[in-house]
Amino acid sequence: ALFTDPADILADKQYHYIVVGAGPGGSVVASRLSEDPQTNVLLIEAGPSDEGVLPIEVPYLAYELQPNTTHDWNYTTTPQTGLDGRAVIYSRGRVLGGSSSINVMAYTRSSRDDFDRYAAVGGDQGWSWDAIEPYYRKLEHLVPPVDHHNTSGQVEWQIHGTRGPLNITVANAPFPIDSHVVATTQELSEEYPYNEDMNSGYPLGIGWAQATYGNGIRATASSSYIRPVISRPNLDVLINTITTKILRSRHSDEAGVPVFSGVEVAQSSTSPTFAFNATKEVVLSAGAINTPQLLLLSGIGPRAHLASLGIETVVDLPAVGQNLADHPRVGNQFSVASAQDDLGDTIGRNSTLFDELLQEWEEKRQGVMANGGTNHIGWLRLPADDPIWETEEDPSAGPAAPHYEFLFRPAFASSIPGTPTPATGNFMTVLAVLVSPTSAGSVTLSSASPFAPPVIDPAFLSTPFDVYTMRAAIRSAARFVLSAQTWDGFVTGQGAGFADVDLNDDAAVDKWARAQASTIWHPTGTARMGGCGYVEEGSVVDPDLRVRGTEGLRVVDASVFPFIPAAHPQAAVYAFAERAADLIKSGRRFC
Ligand SMILES: Cc1cc2nc3c(=O)[nH]c(=O)nc-3n(C[C@H](O)[C@H](O)[C@H](O)COP(=O)(O)OP(=O)(O)OC[C@H]3O[C@@H](n4cnc5c(N)ncnc54)[C@H](O)[C@@H]3O)c2cc1C
Repeated sequence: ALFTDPADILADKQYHYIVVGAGPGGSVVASRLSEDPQTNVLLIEAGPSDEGVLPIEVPYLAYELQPNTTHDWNYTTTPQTGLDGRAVIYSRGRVLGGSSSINVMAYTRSSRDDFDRYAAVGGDQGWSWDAIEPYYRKLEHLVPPVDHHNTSGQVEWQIHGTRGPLNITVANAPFPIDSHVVATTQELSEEYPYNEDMNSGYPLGIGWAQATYGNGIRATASSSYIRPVISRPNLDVLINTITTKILRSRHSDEAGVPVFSGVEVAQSSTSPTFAFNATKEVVLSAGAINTPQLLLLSGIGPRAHLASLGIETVVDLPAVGQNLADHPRVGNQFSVASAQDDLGDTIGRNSTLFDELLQEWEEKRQGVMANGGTNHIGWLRLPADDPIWETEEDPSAGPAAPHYEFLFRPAFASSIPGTPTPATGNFMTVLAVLVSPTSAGSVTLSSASPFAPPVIDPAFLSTPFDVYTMRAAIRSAARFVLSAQTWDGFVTGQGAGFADVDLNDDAAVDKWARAQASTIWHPTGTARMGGCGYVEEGSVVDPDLRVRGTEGLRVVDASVFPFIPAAHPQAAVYAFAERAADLIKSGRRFC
């Protein structure tokens, strides 16, 4: 059942599991655990219901969901030294479905090497690509695009699941740039090879994007895992309610380890608090920003930081909130000769056209509104003989993993939220994203109040490798568009703010990167997984995702990745959560 007020839940209600946060991590766990009718589950979400919210349903309207909306936590980072002291708007979903309800829907599974490195770090082959790949098939429902075009050569159907809860599909509305992107992969095939399906474990190259929508409607952790099962008598979903603390039971276990067995919640800083009890476990799935915040508020984290805020240390775990990794992105614009080839700005500048397209979506669930904003994605590596390797070790997970990414947009797109589209001119954009960053940031508390925003420092572009690779990625984006003949006459040159950047001048490219970089919303690593004996090396959870030094407490969300996936991470979070649910059900103790 759905509850909007904790006062409506009977005070003596017994739960086996309490799951905090209804994003991909928490929704999968709550849904799978409640498959057993004997298991009572409470899922607590800070935000409201996602039901009936038009921009959540209409794929093309994804960019209306952030920043500064009621479905966003509306965070901001600390001033970033690597970005000339600029603070960055830092959106996180605050709604049923979590960030999957406000994200831009790219569905990318990561490389085989990413998962094999997780398995190596955890010492548990269960996190390897070969072991996780069946979970991808289990969670996916690959559906045909709504325009029924022939998808051969665009997606490998046989490597995907077709019966899982989460709809995914390939782009279902053609963009004017599509044929040129594909033609470039033929013309410059050595540097930019075509990849028929980037979700095979081998993502390198350029290919058609897959995304979390289907039949014209966005698919989220809520629409796929929670709403279809919300009538289960053993699943309670409590929305509009913030978990303020994880509660310790009065007794430690026989070995003196603190036992966590419940949560404290409140609807606002002025409303009454309530406590709920879990007889088996509390599962934290509040995401890579709020999970470490909750651990710290509950006395689990670096002792000195906790002491500075007057919080009693229950478990001294130095890595809580550390190792924040994220992917910085820079939008690089190009001028396009013809207005009709600038699809996004044509729609943005013509409200009649916008209304017609929305009506087409309302009537038929088809057309541009049934599509996301990106039809092609590229995953690329610095060359093997790049001079950077004389001074730097390769931070990627292995030869199948990329260092940087391209996202192609048929519009003016800025990486600085809120930047207005120029009043005149026609554009396309190649976003360059650094997906193998070595910068490591942190999430800490600003106050002992659970209602105060945490201090978020992703430390963007703070290492020589990151600055170098972002520079290489921006130059590569320009090479893709300006050196392939297919774009002759279509593109007239660098455009908008990017027009003034002298690509031959390292300092000029770096200046552009530092001025334009912002998050592509992929924070991970703040409660990272380590192997059985690795506490001293700075992990927070063990290979079962149990919080070290505690009983009854687990983390299942993007915080646990020991290294940031070199991909858009939602797919990996869904897959990790599917396996975590099996681990919880089995009661396994790996260490
Ligand atoms: C704007 C945006 C665009 C993105 N685009 C993509 C994309 O295209 N492709 C992709 O793969 N990934 C994308 N991502 C990232 C992806 O959505 C996340 O990696 C993924 O959702 C993480 O899942 P999670 O379960 O770890 O956390 P989240 O999805 O963030 O869910 C955490 C949930 O916990 C709730 N919560 C937090 N604190 C509390 C508390 N104290 N009490 C109760 N509830 C709480 C939150 O409100 C939220 O609902 C994007 C993210 C954003 C914000």
